[in-house]
Amino acid sequence: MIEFKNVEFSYEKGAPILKDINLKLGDTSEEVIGILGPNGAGKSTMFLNLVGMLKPTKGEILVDDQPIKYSKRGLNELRRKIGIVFQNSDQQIFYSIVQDDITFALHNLGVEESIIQERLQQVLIDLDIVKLKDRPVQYLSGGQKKRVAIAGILILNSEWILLDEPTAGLDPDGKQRMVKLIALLKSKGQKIIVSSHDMDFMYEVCDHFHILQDGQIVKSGTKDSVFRDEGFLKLCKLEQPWLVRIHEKLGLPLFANEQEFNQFNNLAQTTTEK
Ligand SMILES: Nc1ncnc2c1ncn2[C@@H]1O[C@H](COP(=O)(O)OP(=O)(O)OP(=O)(O)O)[C@@H](O)[C@H]1O
Repeated sequence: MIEFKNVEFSYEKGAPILKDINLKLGDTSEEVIGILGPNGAGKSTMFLNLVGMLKPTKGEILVDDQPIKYSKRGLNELRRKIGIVFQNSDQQIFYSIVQDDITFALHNLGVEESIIQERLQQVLIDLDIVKLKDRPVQYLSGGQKKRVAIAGILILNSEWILLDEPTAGLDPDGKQRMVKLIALLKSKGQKIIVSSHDMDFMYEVCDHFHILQDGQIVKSGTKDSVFRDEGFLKLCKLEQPWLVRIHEKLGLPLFANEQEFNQFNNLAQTTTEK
């Protein structure tokens, strides 16, 4: 469980970017958590505070009931629990060959080579980058680099993964791959927090949401409570997902997932047949 307690953060004195954030993340019903917010709302700043790269100017962040410790040892422990994939993949790719880059952190930790190779094979398959294994990173496309960056975090087997704007710069195929990847990770029990203002994508992949507006959490909840109020979303400089707009237009309930839709559809068919 992650808890933000009265967290404030300022880059410059007297100009807080995060303002009194109180949040609990990781209830059992929350598998993929979405942080929604327009450009500049403070999403990346929040993530950087969560992984200890920035320290709250007020308040504290607790992980499994323990306040984050900012000593070298404390941060190493935190890194084992929470991994972050940055918006810009170049920020976290350091080695020139794909497999070297993915495995370097495990090599640094002194993990046994057979375990490294086993985990490497798994992430290469999960990310669909088996064929890229020996390729130089500099010749990869943006979408391929993104998958390599994610592989380098996934291989660490951390309990939480933070994905900061994971669809930024991706084409429709890249976005669809990201949707499938998140579904795969979710099915494996990976805890994920995603930040984005790509509302259609977030609607598809997340099941619990927090809206961050101008450094404050202004709304939290499930699809039904967060996406229905178009006026409120507009005030937050966010768009209603197109699927929600269609539902509203047709007067249909908002289905949280395919399973709920199928149940509704079966019921409707049974009623028509009668
Ligand atoms: N290193 C920094 N120094 C000073 N101000 C910063 C720094 N990094 C970010 N900011 C400011 O903090 C505010 C929040 O930025 P942040 O990147 O956290 O927002 P975001 O919601 O992630 O936006 P985006 O969707 O554009 O990535 C912005 O006004 C930004 O200009």
